[in-house]
Amino acid sequence: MNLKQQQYINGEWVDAQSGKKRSIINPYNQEVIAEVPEGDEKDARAAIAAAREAFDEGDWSWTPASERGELVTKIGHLIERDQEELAYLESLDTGKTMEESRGDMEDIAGVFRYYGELADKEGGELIDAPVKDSVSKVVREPVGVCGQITPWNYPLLQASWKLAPALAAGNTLVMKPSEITPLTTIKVFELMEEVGIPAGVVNLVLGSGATVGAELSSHDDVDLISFTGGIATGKKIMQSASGNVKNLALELGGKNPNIIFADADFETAVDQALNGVFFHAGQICSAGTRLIVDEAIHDDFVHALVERVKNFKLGSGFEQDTQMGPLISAEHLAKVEAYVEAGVKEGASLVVGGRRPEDPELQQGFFYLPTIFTNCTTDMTVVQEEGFGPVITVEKFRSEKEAVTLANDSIYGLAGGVWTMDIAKAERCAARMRMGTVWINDFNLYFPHAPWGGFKQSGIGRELGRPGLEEYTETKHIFHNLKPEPIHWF
Ligand SMILES: NC(=O)c1ccc[n+]([C@@H]2O[C@H](COP(=O)([O-])OP(=O)(O)OC[C@H]3O[C@@H](n4cnc5c(N)ncnc54)[C@H](O)[C@@H]3O)[C@@H](O)[C@H]2O)c1
Ligand SMILES: C[N+](C)(C)CC=O
Repeated sequence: MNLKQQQYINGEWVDAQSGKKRSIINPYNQEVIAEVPEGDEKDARAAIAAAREAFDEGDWSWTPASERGELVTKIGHLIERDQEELAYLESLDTGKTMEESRGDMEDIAGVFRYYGELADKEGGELIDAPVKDSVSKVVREPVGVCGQITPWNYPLLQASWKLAPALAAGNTLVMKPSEITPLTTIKVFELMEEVGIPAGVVNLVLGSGATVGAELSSHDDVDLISFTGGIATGKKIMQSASGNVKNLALELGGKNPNIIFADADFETAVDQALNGVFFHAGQICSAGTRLIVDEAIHDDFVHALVERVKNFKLGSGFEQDTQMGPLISAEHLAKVEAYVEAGVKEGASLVVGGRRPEDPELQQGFFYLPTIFTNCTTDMTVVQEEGFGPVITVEKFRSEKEAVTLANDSIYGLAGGVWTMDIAKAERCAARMRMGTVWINDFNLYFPHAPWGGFKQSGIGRELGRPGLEEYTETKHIFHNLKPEPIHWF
């Protein structure tokens, strides 16, 4: 493999100080695909010190935003140049199909281009102060040293949403990718070195959440922590970040409702409902795993879903006709199995799937069949908790009000969809759905220009769009009295 299997700290490629290594496993066949350093708190502290020095003593945050933007844009160009290699590494590491990985790489290049171009467009503003002979200006400055922690399901995509705006805004950073899927993140650090990001500005530490992640989220020299992952980890990070009152951005999970009205375009809604869940085997924060279907079409809709699901082709992400790859790990497969068992125990009707496939070719991988539950109610675990696997739950509704009430009955508020030909009804529902993103007659679409993030326990803050850059800035007001005089109060 043409990849530096090392950490990147202060402009140097290094092993873990302990010398320990971790094997990276292909989820399709459990083969070892790489051996990478298993960093720990010591490596994290070295990286934080490098990022601190680069921020406090270096030129990066004082470099004109247009120059920083050019470098960020160049990273995007190199991602385009190396798209095939990056997509290969992503599919090898996560099991997703090459088609999905190629799509991710196009999105990622677009994110770097977007923030590269935005870097010098947020120069601040003059305020018309209510004070004679004064200048009052609001400027945006980098936050400082950023800790960035990413999950395994979209390794490089989630990293790009953090790296590109942090750099464009003039911060320095330490990134920790998921310990099980570090390969494309390592590659992008090679690309950042190639474009000439100065030493110490970007640092990569590999290792577990309990060691490296915990150090990043608690260390006093880290000014901001940006985390994408599960709610339980997010809550821990929030607590550790309170020590020095870090800026905090949390992108957490979802159990996302997809409302299908009887007047929706039936074929399109069926097709996109399947895509909204089974893409990447349901391992997507915004997967539309909670279908809420109009009673009038419920039975036909479920029938159409089941007929399609039966023909899904599971297999290697490198085979042309594969539609769904494996789950990420044995541990995650066991979680999905337990989740489905809970659904059965709680009385949901299992209409398809609910087990591992029997195909001999799939026995070495962490595969699980696409699964559909009907007769679901809001009190069930499978309706309330994120399963992060290829599992749909279907609930029925009788009125618009009931559909929205069901959709909002959740601790999550990441994303949701509504399908109808009635424009006013669609807008009413979208306005009442308590989620960071609502799609009307679409699902799971995201792009760099529009903010992404969650209501309720799905998170704090936004990535992408202008808000995604603002996360990485502090706002400063500078007031200049042009005619200072004594006040004679004291
Ligand atoms: N909202 C979004 O945009 C979004 C996007 C992708 C994934 N997700 C969510 O991510 C979750 C799946 O990812 P996961 O299983 O990797 O999540 P996770 O919370 O287990 O791990 C995410 C990252 O946090 C690290 N970590 C674990 N414990 C830590 C600790 N105590 N301190 C600091 N860091 C720690 C892990 O090593 C990993 O790098 C799902 O819940 C999914 O919905 C959300
Ligand atoms: C944010 N997204 C949809 C790219 C990946 C969520 O897991």
